[in-house]
Amino acid sequence: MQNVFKQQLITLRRRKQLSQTALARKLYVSRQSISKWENGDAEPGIDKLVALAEIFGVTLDFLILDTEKPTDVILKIRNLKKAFTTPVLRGINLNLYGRERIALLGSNGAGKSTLAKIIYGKLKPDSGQIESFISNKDDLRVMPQENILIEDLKLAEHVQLTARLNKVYSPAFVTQMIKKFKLDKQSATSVSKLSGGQKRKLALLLSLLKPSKLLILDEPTVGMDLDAIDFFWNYLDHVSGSVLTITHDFNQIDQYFSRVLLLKNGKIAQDVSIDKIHSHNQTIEQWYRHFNATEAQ
Ligand SMILES: Nc1ncnc2c1ncn2[C@@H]1O[C@H](COP(=O)(O)OP(=O)(O)OP(=O)(O)O)[C@@H](O)[C@H]1O
Repeated sequence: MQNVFKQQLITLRRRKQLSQTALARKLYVSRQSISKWENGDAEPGIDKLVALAEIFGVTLDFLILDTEKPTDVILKIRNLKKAFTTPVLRGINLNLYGRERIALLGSNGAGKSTLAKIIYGKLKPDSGQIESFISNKDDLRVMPQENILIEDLKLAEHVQLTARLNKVYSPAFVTQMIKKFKLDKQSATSVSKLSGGQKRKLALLLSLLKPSKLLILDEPTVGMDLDAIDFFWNYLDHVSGSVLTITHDFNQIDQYFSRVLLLKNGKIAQDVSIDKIHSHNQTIEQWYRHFNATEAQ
């Protein structure tokens, strides 16, 4: 388990922004122990593994097993092509795995939303295959870029309706979620009267009512204020399934993501782990600027 565990430990600790010392304190061990675990020189006992899984909000399997083993593939995309007036996707090949945090990057018009829409079934590709190992109905949640809210409903009614449709309704749960998202003052406000940022928060809340194996977010924080953005990224950290996010919010990608995809000229030009980029002392923004500019046309 050692190689996988040490990598998971480093990734999860960084994502939580915990220093080795802070993590050691939580586990009642020395900082040197954490360092040894991360270097692969020693392994924690089962009690510490359980405590680590709890601290990071992940399962034991996730902590100690390779998530990229074939059984963990949730989606296989092969040679996917889509053209409108001109070709947009020219042959996308991609596997998505369980519990990944993926940032899908690319210039305006690169085809990110088109790819996302094909994955969640809103658009049909011209050719190519998507082999899905999850149920689109039960395991997939989406927060699209465009407003798909029902404008005539009041905010609380919308949450209740979606909770009922997802079979997770209870009055207490609905109230709690609205409060958590700091939308309680707008509970009785008609959706049509919400601000742009409040609508994005509501859309996010709706997409998170039920746990999913794959959550697709298309520019989720656009229009949100700074508090809402902070809340959003922290909340996302506690989502258990995989998250595929289209975002231009580079400050956050370094912190919350595990993998980055660069869509360019209709292909996945780069598919790299965040840790690999960091190990070259680069931020994601630096990496993106470099590869988005220099990838072959
Ligand atoms: N329904 C459509 N009909 C015609 N052209 C479309 C349609 N949807 C997207 N396109 C075109 O496909 C290309 C890719 O669009 P897409 O929205 O996927 O890009 P994107 O990478 O998500 O861009 P952005 O970062 O600006 O949101 C664009 O040139 C766009 O004009």
